[in-house]
Amino acid sequence: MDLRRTMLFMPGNNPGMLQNGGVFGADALILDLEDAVAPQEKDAARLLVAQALQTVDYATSEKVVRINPLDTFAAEDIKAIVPCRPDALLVPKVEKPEDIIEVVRMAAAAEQPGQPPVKLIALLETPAGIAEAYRIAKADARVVALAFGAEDYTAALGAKRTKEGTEIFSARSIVVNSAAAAGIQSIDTPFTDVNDREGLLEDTELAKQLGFKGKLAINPRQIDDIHKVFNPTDKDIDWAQRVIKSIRKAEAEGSGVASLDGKMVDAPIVARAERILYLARLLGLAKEGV
Ligand SMILES: CC(C)(COP(=O)(O)OP(=O)(O)OC[C@H]1O[C@@H](n2cnc3c(N)ncnc32)[C@H](O)[C@@H]1OP(=O)(O)O)[C@@H](O)C(=O)NCCC(=O)NCCSC(=O)C[C@@](O)(CC(=O)O)C(=O)O
Ligand SMILES: [Mg+2]
Repeated sequence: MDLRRTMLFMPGNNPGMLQNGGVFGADALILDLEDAVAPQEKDAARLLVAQALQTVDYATSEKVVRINPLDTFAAEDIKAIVPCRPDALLVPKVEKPEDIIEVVRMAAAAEQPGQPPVKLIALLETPAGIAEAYRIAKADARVVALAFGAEDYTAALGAKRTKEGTEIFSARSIVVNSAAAAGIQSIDTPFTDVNDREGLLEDTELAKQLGFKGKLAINPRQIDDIHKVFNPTDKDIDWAQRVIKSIRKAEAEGSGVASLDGKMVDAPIVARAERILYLARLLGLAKEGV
């Protein structure tokens, strides 16, 4: 499984930001050709992003390019960008499975012989996209995650955007549930006030609580705080280890249910503990014996 706790947007027309992306430690970097780039700069940004993909060392970060929507410059973007071997494309304003199928067709045509298939992440940010979330998630095996964009979504709804996010609660839940049902990841909307650290932590906690596996970011200062929320704590790891020990003991005694600190431990609790330990191992946080 690829870690996507953080996916940092970098405007595709900003050479300085594109150049420095490798030093931030984000799990993924999104080189943006869509909303961060003004219409008159689209051609120049496409060239810059293609060059960055081929020349900049992005260390261990996944290289993702946000293309433009299908009804604008997606075809030009895919043709120029896919041969430069991004790991994935972030496809904005996806509204139906056919949108994904169309991107797959164009991406496959642009791939060079021997090139691994480019993955797709569908950005759901319209009411139609949310209504079709599960079918979009299942549209093609290249789709590895659903991401949620709250600013475009609430603008389309005509809803008032609030810090608490009441207006996006059901859409967030639909995205998480649809992705989980399709066996792929869900990535939450960015927190747009880069100076409100406390707000970012609260919003990320809420996203994690809802089941998101990561969060879009717009500024490098947001990365460590988002990682902190998604990383298992020492307390989580200790609990998970004790869960596994207790269930192993119960199983040895012929039972599928154990008790830990007065609470029942059964299959779903064990699955949660295993996920924590898996993440801890992946992040190098596991203690000896994990
Ligand atoms: C927010 C702000 C202006 C703050 O500026 P500030 O100047 O206060 O930042 P500072 O922290 O002071 O910068 C300190 C140093 O970090 C460098 N630095 C900053 N940001 C960096 C970065 N991202 N990548 C690399 N480097 C970076 C900077 O160059 C400086 O470097 P240096 O000069 O060398 O010291 C800036 O971050 C920024 O532009 N972010 C990207 C915004 C963007 O991409 N938006 C579009 C994508 S979202 C979207 O589309 C979502 C959605 O789809 C979803 C929906 O629908 O809801 C939609 O539609 O909304
Ligand atoms: Mg958007």
